[in-house]
Amino acid sequence: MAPANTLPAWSELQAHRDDVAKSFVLKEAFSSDADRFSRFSRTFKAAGSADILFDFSKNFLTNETLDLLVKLAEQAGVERKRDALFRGDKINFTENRAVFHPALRNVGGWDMKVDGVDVMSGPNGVNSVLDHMKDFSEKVRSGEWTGFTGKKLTNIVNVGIGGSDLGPVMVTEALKYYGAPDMTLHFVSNIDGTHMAEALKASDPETTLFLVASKTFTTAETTTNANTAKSWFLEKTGGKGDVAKHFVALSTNEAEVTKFGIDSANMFGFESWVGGRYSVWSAIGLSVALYVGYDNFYKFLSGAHAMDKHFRETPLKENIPVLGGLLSVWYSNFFQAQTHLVAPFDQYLHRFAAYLQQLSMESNGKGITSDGSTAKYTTGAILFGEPCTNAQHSFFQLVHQGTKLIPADFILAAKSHNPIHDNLHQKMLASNYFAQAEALMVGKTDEQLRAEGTPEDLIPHKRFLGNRPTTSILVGDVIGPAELGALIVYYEHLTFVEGAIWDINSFDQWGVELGKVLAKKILKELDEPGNGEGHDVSTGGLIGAFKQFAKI
Ligand SMILES: O=P(O)(O)OC[C@H]1O[C@@](O)(CO)[C@@H](O)[C@@H]1O
Repeated sequence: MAPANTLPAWSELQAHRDDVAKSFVLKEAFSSDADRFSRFSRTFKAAGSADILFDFSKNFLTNETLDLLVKLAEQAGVERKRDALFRGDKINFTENRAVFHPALRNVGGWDMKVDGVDVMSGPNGVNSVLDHMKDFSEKVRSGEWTGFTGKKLTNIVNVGIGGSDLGPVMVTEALKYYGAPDMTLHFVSNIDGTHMAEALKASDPETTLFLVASKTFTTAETTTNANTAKSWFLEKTGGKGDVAKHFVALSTNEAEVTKFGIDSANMFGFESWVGGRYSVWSAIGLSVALYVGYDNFYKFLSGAHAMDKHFRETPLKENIPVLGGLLSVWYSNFFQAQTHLVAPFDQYLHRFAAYLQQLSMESNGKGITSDGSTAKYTTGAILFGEPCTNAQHSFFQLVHQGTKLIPADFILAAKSHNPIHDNLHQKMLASNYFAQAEALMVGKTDEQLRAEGTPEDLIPHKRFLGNRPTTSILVGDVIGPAELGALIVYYEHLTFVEGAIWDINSFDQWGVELGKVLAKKILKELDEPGNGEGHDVSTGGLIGAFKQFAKI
């Protein structure tokens, strides 16, 4: 595939950008085009999910921009690459793997094969694992599956990191409203002993179920944390605790699971074509099914599948994830935006940006194109975010009056799960959602400031230049399992579109390896005599100081 900047549409967009950048003013675009909102909005509709309105109209978009961006997608082969993903081709070409997470939520009965083998059926197929998850989660929730002393397991400790943590955390938080009232969840990911210590402090071994979540089952943090948990459990139960009743594994690696001491009957498997950051739909999502119940987990999968269907079948210009991805490229490569802000106006989504950070930056934080050459253009943006309205009292100063262009996505559910105080809170939340996007667009002029009596010397400081783009996502009801599934998959496929245009491999993650290897080497040094010899003087000096301070 030709590098993106060699495609004809890229040069046309460059020329177009110069025009847009010189003269395009968002608020003027609205005053001159009464249809702008309808022209640049798209509504996602699917059975079993509320409508989701995606308002792209407050972006630097003209009809010509949209046409040229769609042309870029065509020339970059976005549709061809998308079809390859859904066909099970080995598009993760550095690991020679398919990228088949849509199969995990294939509730629509699509024919999905890898190497000619149906991945849905068979003893280790997707549907068999889902049946196992259903059976197990229902037994735990009903008390049929108990601990070694016969007590119901109501304290769940998920031990995993990265995609084996961020998805389960984000989804169980987002769907807390549906969570079992008698169930407590702990997510232990960090190797920092504090993480496990705090969880164990709050746990009773008789009522605790440990989920050891690790695709590879070789991740140092997770295997160490899991072994610590197992030692704690056996010690606390005087060796009487039955590991088989209190530990299950979520992994692709049966050999390592068995070596750890978990029976394969208590393993929920998945395949290597599931990327960690794309795995919450798999066995990794067991904590979700345990917490909100399998029926809600299935709805979550269904909403995700509906967005897959939209992405797979919708023409580019109407294709919502495609439009989101094209806007990312437009701002990154033609306006030099370095970041992407995702601010949900929803407290249940308080870990949504953290989840998207791995999805986006572990996928597209790459600088090498498919032919092995160095990309001649910028690729993955720095995704960040916090829920609003908190973010407004944290970093929105920079978003409004800083020197950086920060494309922002705002998300709101039209209805709250908690319409307290006669729904006053939801109305205030919504008013901020609308106001922030409007303020970023219209700004505040010197004339307006003067009319308010602002002293001349303060005017420059109180001026809002405005003309800052946002995408507003409005869910037509509460955000339930199906709507959450669809929202996540919107960002999964937006990320896919970015990578397809940049011609990078969005599905490997070699960048996480070097640090792991060096840490393993230094770990040994901490137990050996010496003060960091063999390192640069900074690393060596730090190791020496650490040993001194820690009296190692
Ligand atoms: O699930 P596991 O195999 O323990 O990997 C955990 C995480 O580690 C990585 O950094 C890969 O090493 C992420 O891609 C992954 O989600």
